[in-house]
Amino acid sequence: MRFFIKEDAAAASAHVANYIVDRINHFGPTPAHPFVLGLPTGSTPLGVYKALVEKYKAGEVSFENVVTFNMDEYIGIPRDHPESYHSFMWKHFFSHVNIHPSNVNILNGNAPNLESECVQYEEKIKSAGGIDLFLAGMGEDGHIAFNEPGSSLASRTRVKTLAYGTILANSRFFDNDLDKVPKMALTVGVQTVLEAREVVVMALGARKALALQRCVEQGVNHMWTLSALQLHPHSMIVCDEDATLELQVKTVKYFKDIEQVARSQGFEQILPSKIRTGPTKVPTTVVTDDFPAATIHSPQPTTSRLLRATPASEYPLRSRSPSPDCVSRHLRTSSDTEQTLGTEYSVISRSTTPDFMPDRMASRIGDPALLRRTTPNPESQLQLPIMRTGVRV
Ligand SMILES: N[C@@H]1[C@@H](O)[C@H](O)[C@@H](COP(=O)(O)O)O[C@@H]1O
Repeated sequence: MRFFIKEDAAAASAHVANYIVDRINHFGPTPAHPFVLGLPTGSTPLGVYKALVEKYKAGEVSFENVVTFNMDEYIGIPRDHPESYHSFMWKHFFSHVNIHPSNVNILNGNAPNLESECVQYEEKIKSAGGIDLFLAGMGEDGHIAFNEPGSSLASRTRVKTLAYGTILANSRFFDNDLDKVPKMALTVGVQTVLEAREVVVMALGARKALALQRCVEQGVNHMWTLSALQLHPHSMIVCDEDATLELQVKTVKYFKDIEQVARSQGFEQILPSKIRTGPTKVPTTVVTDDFPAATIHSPQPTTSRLLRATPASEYPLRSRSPSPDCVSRHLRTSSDTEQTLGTEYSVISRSTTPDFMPDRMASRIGDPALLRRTTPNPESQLQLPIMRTGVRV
């Protein structure tokens, strides 16, 4: 789990917005292979949406080939109700960027058959190729989306009754009138979120402190459903200082230290490029002396350069012609490595490591006698003469 503690909400929001822009741009989405983004509502992501809109207007990112799936929606309020999540998303984000309305997916809380709406939503996610990055907030009771305490950690998109605490918390959007707050919602399940290739969770303010503590410092528990994030291979939490109030000092220090060390070494924790890039991109390694500006995905040329040099090869094949200068020059990602998605990652032609081959030391010695077993087995041991020392030979 990557865990970034930022000074305040603005810094945390800027970090997440930069990260999302970086992810989309590295992915290089196309109509055939769009970037699939899972999105939350609530007050927490507002700063991120604002920053994303600004970045779009500044030409730093395009949502042309981005497909979105929202986490949840209330049941029983009209779609154009000012507090519906449809209204929220269009008001704060979608209507300000170049996303195609047909690429926006939000659960319909007024569907005639809510169960089949949920099943179809899961299908839609699947047919979009799965979610590349799921952004999430968290409830004060540690819920993710509307997966209230006690939700199955294997849950999928479904109808959910809201907890009293959530109804109370959300009443601030409904004139503080509990009667006006919907009591049920459609929500993606914990498992739906965990199946995203990456999950980024934000926690802002002291009212999230207890939930954050439970989810980070304690075990996976269905009473704090966000804690399931501990099971995700590529999860990230970004919070402000206030949200850390319930964490142990050593936890805060530990994660801050990691971030500081990573920065001083010139890189931030990096995702495998299999996840980082779209299927049409072919990230490979070439030798070069110039460096692009460092970003979250592009570590600086210090000790991390070799990390960058290995483009997502979980199982790289070793070269048969190692070159000694391969570690002495800068490396960057380019398009001439033999790497395709869907096939094994292949060759980094300048690897200095030898081929992996099963080996037997004895086969190197050459004396056939030594290839035979020299240590007696227990049966033959019994038949051997006993030396004076009492040791069988
Ligand atoms: N379903 C949403 C969650 O997705 C969100 O994380 C939570 C927190 O809201 P806020 O960010 O306003 O604290 O509110 C609701 O419960």
